Amino acid sequence: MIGKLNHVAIAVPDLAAATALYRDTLGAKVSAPVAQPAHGVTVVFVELPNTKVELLHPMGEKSPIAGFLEKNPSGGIHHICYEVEDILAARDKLKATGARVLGDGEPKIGAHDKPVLFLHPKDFNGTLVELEQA
Ligand SMILES: CC[C@@H](C(=O)O)C(=O)SCCNC(=O)CCNC(=O)[C@H](O)C(C)(C)COP(=O)(O)OP(=O)(O)OC[C@H]1O[C@@H](n2cnc3c(N)ncnc32)[C@H](O)[C@@H]1OP(=O)(O)O
Ligand SMILES: [Co+2]
Repeated sequence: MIGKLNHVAIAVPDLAAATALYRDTLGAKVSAPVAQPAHGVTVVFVELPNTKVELLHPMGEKSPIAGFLEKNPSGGIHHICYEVEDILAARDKLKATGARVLGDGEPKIGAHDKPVLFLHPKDFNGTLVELEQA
């Protein structure tokens, strides 16, 4: 069911510092910060030849990454995103296995203007999984 690795997301306490680290120290191509109010985060995309890294910083009072950064003040790998051909079919198949789909279970439009869903980390070996329609 899952296809390409679309991105690995890293929650960071200082977005400017993390961007400089990837751009200046690691020599990667990075985007300008992009606000994603519907997701409660600001994102910087790091473009790699075979995938992307998403640097995430909390936006607003109710950011879903606030708790994670409280527990991991230096930041850390927050989620991985796999592409799927049909996100509703993938969701329904996973729900039938007992996997918990987060939020109201309906896809939202994600950072790449495609529908995304999140799966509970406790159902996937302690890793928060994002699915993005290819
Ligand atoms: C930019 C848009 C989009 C894209 O297109 O790429 C994005 O990526 S948006 C990214 C941010 N959005 C989300 O993360 C949405 C889904 N997340 C959530 O709904 C919540 O963050 C969560 C996963 C339900 C966690 O909620 P929280 O309140 O922070 O924690 P809990 O107390 O409920 O945690 C329960 C349990 O799970 C552990 N946990 C929490 N977050 C993670 C994580 N990222 N990776 C691994 N494990 C995680 C947490 O430690 C708790 O464990 P125990 O302490 O053992 O109970
Ligand atoms: Co993501």
